[in-house]
Amino acid sequence: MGSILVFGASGQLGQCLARVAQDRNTPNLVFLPEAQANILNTEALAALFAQHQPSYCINCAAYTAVDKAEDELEMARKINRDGVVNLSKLCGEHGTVLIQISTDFVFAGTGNQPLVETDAAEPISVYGLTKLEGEQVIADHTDRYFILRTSWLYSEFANNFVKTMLKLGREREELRVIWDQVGTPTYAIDLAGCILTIIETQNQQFGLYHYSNEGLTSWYDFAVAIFELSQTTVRTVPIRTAEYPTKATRPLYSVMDKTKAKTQLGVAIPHWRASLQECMSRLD
Ligand SMILES: NC(=O)C1=CN([C@@H]2O[C@H](COP(=O)(O)OP(=O)(O)OC[C@H]3O[C@@H](n4cnc5c(N)ncnc54)[C@H](OP(=O)(O)O)[C@@H]3O)[C@@H](O)[C@H]2O)C=CC1
Ligand SMILES: Cc1cn([C@H]2C[C@H](O)[C@@H](COP(=O)(O)OP(=O)(O)O[C@H]3O[C@@H](C)C(=O)[C@@H](O)[C@H]3O)O2)c(=O)[nH]c1=O
Repeated sequence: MGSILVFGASGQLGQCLARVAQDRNTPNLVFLPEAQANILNTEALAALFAQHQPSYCINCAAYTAVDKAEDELEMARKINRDGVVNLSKLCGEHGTVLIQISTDFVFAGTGNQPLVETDAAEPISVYGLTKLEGEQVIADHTDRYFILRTSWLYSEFANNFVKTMLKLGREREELRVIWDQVGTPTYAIDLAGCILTIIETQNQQFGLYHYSNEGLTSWYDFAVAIFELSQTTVRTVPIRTAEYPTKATRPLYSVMDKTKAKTQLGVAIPHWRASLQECMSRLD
């Protein structure tokens, strides 16, 4: 197999990929942080593809500041849509398989049934909209792609809800956390494992997939589980979305059905609580 280019390598998922690849002895990964490979710099990207002739391109680069994006549509769109155009074009030209990561925030979240890949995506935030646009541009340039929609990513790396809760739990006596937004946390290490499985098995069942951990929860219940596992004593108060105003509107229900990933990608998916426990043991 040729090389595997990883864009956005210094972000959360990029770092998880590095750890899992090391654990599994996966060869040929080339980790490219933004400073080395900006996905908006078409000349630099073309040179990288010419140099490496990659078999796979994993795009972990994204604009992920959900609230900030409401004021920065142009920048979010550049990174989340135009950056994906740049990578898809080169993948098409070089016969490279593109693995793009997307989000549950492409959904409006007004339903109450687990979402499947064919359900209508109707984003309610700038971040969700630009990530959906990024999904939609790919097929214009290549048909050899996987889009993995995931949700509520956390890990021992970079910034995420688990690390924020642990920090605030140490600093404050009371935390107010939303309980009417329901979804599924995903340990980014598990997602990294899924990505490497696609590559190792040379899976050719291209297309759109949902991937999160199993089960569902609210941000409040997730916070309570984090505090239980870390034995943090902090009063945790369930509040409704309206009591926690944010710039961006978030989906109220974004639980995704993973049947397609489990059957066509052949991945076993752990329950969110088991994976949270695993992550917490690594944070100690
Ligand atoms: N985090 C989450 O909860 C979820 C994330 N996702 C998706 O998963 C993927 C990975 O997310 P995650 O690792 O958590 O996000 P991070 O924000 O941790 O990582 C994104 C990385 O992309 C880099 N980046 C930004 N702009 C560019 C650019 N122009 N060229 C190259 N690199 C760039 C960032 O660099 P810098 O930090 O220097 O800006 C950062 O290192 C993304 O596609 C995201 O949309 C999906 C669902 C949930
Ligand atoms: C810090 C905090 C957050 N919250 C709420 C706000 C929000 O609804 C929820 C999560 O907040 P965060 O800002 O940590 O997470 P947020 O940036 O909304 O997370 C999203 O990120 C993008 C990138 C995705 O793709 C999504 O899948 C999702 O993971 O918790 C509280 O209720 N109380 C608190 O003290």
